[in-house]
Amino acid sequence: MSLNLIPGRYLTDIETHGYAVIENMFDETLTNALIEDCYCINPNFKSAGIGRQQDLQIDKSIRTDKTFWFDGSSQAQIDYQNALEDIRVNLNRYFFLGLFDYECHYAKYQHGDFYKKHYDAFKGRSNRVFTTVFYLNTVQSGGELVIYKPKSKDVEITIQPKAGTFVMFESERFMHEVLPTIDNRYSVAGWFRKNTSISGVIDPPR
Ligand SMILES: O=C(O)CCC(=O)C(=O)O
Ligand SMILES: [Fe+2]
Repeated sequence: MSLNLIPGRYLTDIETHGYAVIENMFDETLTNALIEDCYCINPNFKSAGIGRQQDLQIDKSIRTDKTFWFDGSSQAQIDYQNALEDIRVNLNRYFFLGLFDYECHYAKYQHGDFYKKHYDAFKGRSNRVFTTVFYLNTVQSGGELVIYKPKSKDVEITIQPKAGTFVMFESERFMHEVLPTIDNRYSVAGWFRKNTSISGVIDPPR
């Protein structure tokens, strides 16, 4: 799987701004295969939770999207994870970060769905270092991702989901939200993680 991007642009954007927005990140065939995969597993999308594992709670006042965690059950999922593995290696080479893992899920937002302002990670309480979002379809209106300036209520950037656009940002640094959706909106949300073993227990996936 070849990365269709200006060499290193996402790395320099991350270094300079803490985030990157790259259009047409991967081959169109991968984007198409991922959205086909979403249609196939449609009945298996579940209401998204907040928190992890035993702390997982479903709170529809915060988010109403539905998700499906990658389980390697399709070639599209495997190809996407391989592409993100290349990015993980590049991030480690460039930033000396020791990212050891990437976890991701499909997300489906239907008419009226939203995800209120939140951080994906809190200092010392999470091992998520970078958030990624890859958009699988283009929406005409609604469902924008709004990223706020660090420690501020001002908007840094508003992103209209477009098939093939890849967004990446520092998970602890940027509060963000998904505005109420009008058109159906499909994406892959994922996180590069570092290993933060708590009380000697290696942090489990998800
Ligand atoms: O879909 C997006 O644009 C962002 C989703 C998000 O913030 C999340 O899943 O944590
Ligand atoms: Fe998020």
